Amino acid sequence: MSDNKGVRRVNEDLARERANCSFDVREITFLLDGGENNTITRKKIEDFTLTDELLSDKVPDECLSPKEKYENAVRKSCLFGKLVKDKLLEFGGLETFGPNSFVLRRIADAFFKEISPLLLHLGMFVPTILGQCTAEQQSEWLPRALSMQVIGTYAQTELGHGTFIRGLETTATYDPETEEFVLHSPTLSSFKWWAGGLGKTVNHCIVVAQLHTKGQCHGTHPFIVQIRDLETHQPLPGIKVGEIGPKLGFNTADNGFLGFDKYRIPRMNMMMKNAQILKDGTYVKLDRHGKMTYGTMVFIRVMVVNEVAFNLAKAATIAVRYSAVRRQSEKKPGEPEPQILDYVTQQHKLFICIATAHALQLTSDWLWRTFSGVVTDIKHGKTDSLPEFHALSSCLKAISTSDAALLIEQCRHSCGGHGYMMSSNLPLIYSFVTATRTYEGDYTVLLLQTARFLIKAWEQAEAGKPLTPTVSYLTKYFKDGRVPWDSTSEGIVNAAYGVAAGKISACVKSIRNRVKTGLSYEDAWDLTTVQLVAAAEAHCRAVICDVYRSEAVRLTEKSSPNVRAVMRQLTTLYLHYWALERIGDLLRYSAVSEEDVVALQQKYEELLALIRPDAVGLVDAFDIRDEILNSTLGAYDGRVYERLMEEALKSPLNAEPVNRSFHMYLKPLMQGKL
Ligand SMILES: CCCCC/C=C\C/C=C\C/C=C\C/C=C\C/C=C/C=C/C(=O)SCCNC(=O)CCNC(=O)[C@H](O)C(C)(C)COP(=O)(O)OP(=O)(O)OC[C@H]1O[C@@H](n2cnc3c(N)ncnc32)[C@H](O)[C@@H]1OP(=O)(O)O
Ligand SMILES: Cc1cc2nc3c(=O)[nH]c(=O)nc-3n(C[C@H](O)[C@H](O)[C@H](O)COP(=O)(O)OP(=O)(O)OC[C@H]3O[C@@H](n4cnc5c(N)ncnc54)[C@H](O)[C@@H]3O)c2cc1C
Repeated sequence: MSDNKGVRRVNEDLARERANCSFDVREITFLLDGGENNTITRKKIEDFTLTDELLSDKVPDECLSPKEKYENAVRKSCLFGKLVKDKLLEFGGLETFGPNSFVLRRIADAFFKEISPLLLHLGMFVPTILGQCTAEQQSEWLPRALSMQVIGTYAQTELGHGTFIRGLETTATYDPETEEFVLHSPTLSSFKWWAGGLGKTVNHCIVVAQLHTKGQCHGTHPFIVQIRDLETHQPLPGIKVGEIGPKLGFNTADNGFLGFDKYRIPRMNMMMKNAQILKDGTYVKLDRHGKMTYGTMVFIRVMVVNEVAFNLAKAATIAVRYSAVRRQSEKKPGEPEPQILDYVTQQHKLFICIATAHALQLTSDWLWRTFSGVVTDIKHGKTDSLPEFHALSSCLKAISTSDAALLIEQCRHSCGGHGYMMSSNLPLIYSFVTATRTYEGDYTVLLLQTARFLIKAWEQAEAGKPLTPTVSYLTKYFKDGRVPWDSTSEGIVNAAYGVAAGKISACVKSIRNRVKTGLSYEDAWDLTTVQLVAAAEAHCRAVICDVYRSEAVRLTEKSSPNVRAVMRQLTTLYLHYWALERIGDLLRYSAVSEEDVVALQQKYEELLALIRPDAVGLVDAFDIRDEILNSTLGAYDGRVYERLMEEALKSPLNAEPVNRSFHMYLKPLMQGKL
């Protein structure tokens, strides 16, 4: 596949797809990056970071032992950290952690096929210092953390409790005599469990513990705790720390356990922005809202939406390019084998992945802007927007992670056997994304948090009180009766809100009927939770549909007609896909007729055909470099079979023609001498 100058040629099918694409790919890249200037900056950063030879592993990571994998990940993390420190800060100092942090995140994937043991340091330790420390504490910890003298993680979850934070058992008891806190793990179930980087890498961590002072418990609070010696890296006396062992994914993240035996830390190591302990042990609460110490979790939930959108874009790029290269079976006897992308069922599997990646990215951008507004409000002492934002970020985190994980697995299915190869990168992308459904708040638990807010909002609507923006639709659909059906995009979004309102109303009725039978409110709630999760899902789906549709229209106002057309096709496809997926709900809560359902299906199939010629262009527009995709099936040039063979030959088992186990076991077995 090389021409006579040694330049590798692009697979002919892929080249033809690109030639036939109806739009200028760069235009959509600019839209997704938030403008041409952002694309230029991203590409500049990628160009000077991704040329490094440290990117090429002679032996694929997945062929290494767990210990070697970890060591390689630490090596690369340090080189990556140095790169960030030395070079990337030129792109705006601390700002690098602002606008360009998504670029950093993308580049990190070229360094680590799995996870960096330092992810939690940059992803949670530093943000928690920013969010939970006083200015004075920040000036002490931030420079040390950013220069990587102090390397930290976030240790909240324990063996016995992850979801129920109020049930955490680790204690931090204040001793006014020495002005110290005494950290203690009273039981096995109180051992910290899961924190990334804790096992072997970090020397500090943020520990969430029950604060006791003057004989009273004041609930969970965060503390900065040094756990290892800065010179020798040995665990300090009173600290029991280790790694938790192999997992479905995250295998280079050295997730760890941690226990304390009456371990002492200075008073000022309590993160004191939201609550303080005075020298004499007096507790001073500064958080008027009450849940401000949960701030880091909210921040990460916001980040995760973008994270899974990007990972879905990677999986879609791999699967669509592969489907343009792969030929299989025949449509009519004797005809040449078609590209598998020409099977309508394949289009059904894949185009929703492209549309969902767009939907989640645009929703994530919108969520980030909303979050910035909430942060500004909090800075001015206003916390009124927090309940709505908690409800919104909880459901968007739950639905985006769940959708992305399912669709990434669908991408793997769509690549047949080769999708099962580690070298396709689809298994690693999946194992990473499926964890996002659990960490930072389990799917069901977070949807039930949203449901709590929705039920309250419904009661407010009943009482004629004003509603906050994301639930204002409840006023419109408050009266019983089916939502009128209209098959335009706007009509489908309205129907989605109508379904959500109908489901919330049904939950309210169920809870009230159960209470009427003599049950407590808590028991009635508990018996209704299946419906409550479905109602929160419907609410979230309506929000995503609404934001995706309106943001896509807004973003493409000045686009070329062809870009506008293909972006419109994708949003319409997304809306039709979900209308058909939730057709039972629409039949129950809207005036959709059987003929409308037939028309929805027909339109959906027409959209698949319309998008087909642009499919490769659409994934090219994600503009994910080969070093970041890390995939034999998804590389830009489409040399799928060559890459599969090249990677197979790197397997350590191929280093010698005969493995010693032949002489040790197989031969004796064959000769009846075992
Ligand atoms: C190499 C580096 C590259 C560069 C990297 C740069 C950047 C990368 C950044 C990000 C990358 C993205 C991802 C990677 C990051 C990390 C990876 C992995 C790590 C994972 C870490 C973790 O998982 S940390 C542990 C997280 N744990 C949880 O999420 C626990 C979930 N549980 C809870 O949140 C709560 O316990 C609860 C919400 C379920 C219930 O809380 P509880 O106190 O019991 O409350 P109640 O149910 O009683 O409710 C009381 C009221 O409080 C309201 N409320 C609850 N939470 C909040 C909140 N957060 N904000 C506001 N309000 C809240 C609740 O609604 C109730 O209100 P009402 O009474 O009015 O109804
Ligand atoms: C890869 C990975 C990395 C992680 N990294 C970190 C880290 O760095 N730091 C850290 O502190 N933690 C970390 N965690 C822990 C993570 O935050 C928790 O696992 C997560 O919050 C879920 O809590 P849990 O494990 O206690 O699950 P559980 O709460 O025990 O959930 C088990 C089941 O019970 C259900 N359930 C629980 N409560 C309720 C309820 N009230 N109503 C209905 N159903 C319920 C859940 O839906 C789920 O089906 C990590 C986890 C993973 C998988």
